Amino acid sequence: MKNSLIIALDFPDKNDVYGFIKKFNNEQLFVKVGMELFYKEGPAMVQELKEMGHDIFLDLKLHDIPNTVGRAMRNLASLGCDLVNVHAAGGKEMMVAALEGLEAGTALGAKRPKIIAVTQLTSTSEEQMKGEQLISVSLEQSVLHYAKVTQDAGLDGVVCSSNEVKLIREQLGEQFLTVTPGIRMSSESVGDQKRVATPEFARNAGVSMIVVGRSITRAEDPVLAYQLYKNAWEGKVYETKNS
Ligand SMILES: O=C(O)c1cc(=O)[nH]c(=O)n1[C@@H]1O[C@H](COP(=O)(O)O)[C@@H](O)[C@H]1O
Repeated sequence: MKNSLIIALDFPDKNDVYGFIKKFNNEQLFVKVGMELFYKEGPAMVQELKEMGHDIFLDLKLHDIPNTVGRAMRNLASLGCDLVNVHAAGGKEMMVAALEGLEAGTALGAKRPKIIAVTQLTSTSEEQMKGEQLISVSLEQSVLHYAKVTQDAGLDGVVCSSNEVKLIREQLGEQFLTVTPGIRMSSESVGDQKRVATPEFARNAGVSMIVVGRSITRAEDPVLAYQLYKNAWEGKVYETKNS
């Protein structure tokens, strides 16, 4: 699982997903099923992708009272995905309930999916965080704080931007997973993302897994785009600028 490049399957429905996946000629991928696809196709989509041999990050970002999140996680555990997530802002008690629900829902002898918490979305800038969430510390400190609460709750890691990973590594150790979206080549437009980095910057920062969406799924040649990102992530080509 570590060192993976996760492709965000942000498509409207399964026809688009299968059209996309077909281009990869049976290559085993690590894919992310998010809200757009899951709300249309439901759990069957996850099971079908799993049967095709792909690893799955089910990104539903649960954020509710502990009882609700715990019971929802129990159901998600039965889908056989590899990675799930919650919002750290839901609090330690909610995250503990999520982990307990996941453990309770994992079939005997099966591997519990890894569970990570979103700290500050990569679409959030420090200015927005201070103005809208009334958090007065720096964005990096806020992410680190959420990461500490997440680790205290017993979760496996966090979602953050590549910019905060060095600090998280230093303070929370090498085993704690860091999953980073907001990945762009320096020549690309950032779109709605605010805290972005190149694959090479992510690798040098010690990121565990990167998430890449539109740069691959909307590329003219998605397989070529995937290969370019993968090569940069694995250090086979050089993209130096952190945009
Ligand atoms: O949890 C996530 O995956 C996530 C967290 C976050 O802070 N930022 C973020 O962009 N994501 C997801 O990562 C993907 C990024 O997509 P692109 O910006 O198209 O590469 C999207 O599917 C987002 O839902």
